[in-house]
Amino acid sequence: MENKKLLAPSILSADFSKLGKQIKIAENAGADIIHLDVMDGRYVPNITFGMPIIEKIRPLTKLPFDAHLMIVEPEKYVADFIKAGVDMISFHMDATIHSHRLVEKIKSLGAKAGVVLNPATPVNTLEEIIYYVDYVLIMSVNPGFGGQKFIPQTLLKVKKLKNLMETTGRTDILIEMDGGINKDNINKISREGVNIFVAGSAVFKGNIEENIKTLKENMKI
Ligand SMILES: O=C(CO)[C@H](O)[C@H](O)COP(=O)(O)O
Repeated sequence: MENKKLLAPSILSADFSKLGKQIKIAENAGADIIHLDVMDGRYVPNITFGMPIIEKIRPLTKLPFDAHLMIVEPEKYVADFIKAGVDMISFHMDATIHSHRLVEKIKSLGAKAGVVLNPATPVNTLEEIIYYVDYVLIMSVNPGFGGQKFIPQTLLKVKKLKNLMETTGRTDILIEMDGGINKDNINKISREGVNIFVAGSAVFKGNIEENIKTLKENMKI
């Protein structure tokens, strides 16, 4: 999966008064996935949006929707998110009691399942769940807010995760990274083996088309 490189703009930094229009601009400029940061004010100290917004934007684009659930008890809501049109769902293992059951539930409902590592969560917490997931999201900032600075040490986890993928025979898993990714660091991150690059501020602040063009150019290795 080393060669698969996908840009996933996070609408967290979009102008919500023009959300549909900005998603369309991102799609036409070459975005590969739309990243949805769902926050509940409990797992993280911020609240964003949920199913009603997702349902409204679903018909506006053909791009896959990737929901990063920063919520407690995600098992209560995954079916509703999938019904609203989400194609990929990632959750934090410390936000639920039965991670394996939840991964299986997401997949049985037809979506891809991912788990998320916070900056202080070690890669070895994936040792058992790795056999079941479709992707792993490595947070390169603490979850909760857009526009934060990339934490360089989080990049060391990509190598550790790739080792774990090798030893468990799960080299098909996609590695996603999220937080503080911009035109200046995306190439380095790409070279480490990341497949999906989430970018909020670096896409939606300024000219969306130009930003996407530059990020896509720079993520090539
Ligand atoms: O998950 C997130 C915050 O919890 C955001 O997706 C992430 O921080 C992207 O925003 P930016 O590119 O502005 O850092």
